[in-house]
Amino acid sequence: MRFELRSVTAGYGETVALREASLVVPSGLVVALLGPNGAGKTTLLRVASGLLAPRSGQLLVDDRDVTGFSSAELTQAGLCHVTEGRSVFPSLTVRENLRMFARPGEEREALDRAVDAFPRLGERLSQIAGTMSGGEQQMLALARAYVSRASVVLLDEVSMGLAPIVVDEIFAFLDRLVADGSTSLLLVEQYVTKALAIADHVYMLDRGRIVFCGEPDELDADALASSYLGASA
Ligand SMILES: Nc1ncnc2c1ncn2[C@@H]1O[C@H](COP(=O)(O)OP(=O)(O)OP(=O)(O)O)[C@@H](O)[C@H]1O
Repeated sequence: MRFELRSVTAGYGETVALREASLVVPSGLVVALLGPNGAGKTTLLRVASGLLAPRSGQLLVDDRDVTGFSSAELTQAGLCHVTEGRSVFPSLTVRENLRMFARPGEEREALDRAVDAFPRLGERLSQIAGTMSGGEQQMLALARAYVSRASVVLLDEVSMGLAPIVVDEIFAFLDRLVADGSTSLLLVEQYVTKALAIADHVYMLDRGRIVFCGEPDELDADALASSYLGASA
């Protein structure tokens, strides 16, 4: 599934956080979205998943205009948005969460697939999700993208605040998620080097505008470093 934002402007009250931003997530590819703090990365993902209505511009799924679709309708169309906020049902068990994420009739298979991708979840199927560690909850949130067979997965800083070993597990999972070519990713990530290593295309946002679009090896290392002063790679 090809996903596109075309000349999108969006914001909050007086604040314009995104200005005529255009971005394409081609079918089966990984797109990294970079930019300094406050550049508008989260805003772009919120518009992409229907959480924030654009003031102008269009959202397209396989060239079909889906502007104005609710987040539920975009989920139905194949989008899955995973945020740093660990989007799981905290009072349900891991097993119940996975069943909720599965497509109807695929509950059993969904459980097996999730456990295969994240063995740690398999050890905790009966645990209440809200009592798991941050890393485990994030794995469960990511498993949602996998078991729901989403076509486009939007990932907002999913490795934020996690231990390095968990971050490695998450990146190994992302490799797996895109391996068969049926899923594409739009990735906002503080681990820029890791993100660029799996990205096919990269966009850079600065103060709400797309200032670079190309392949990772075309990125000017100095520009990258100066826009990410202090960020860990
Ligand atoms: N709910 C809100 N109300 C008002 N302004 C907001 C809101 N959310 C974000 N903004 C503003 O919109 C701009 C873009 O914010 P956004 O969170 O999209 O940036 P970001 O690139 O994701 O930043 P970071 O890397 O720090 O997470 C910022 O100036 C921010 O202060």
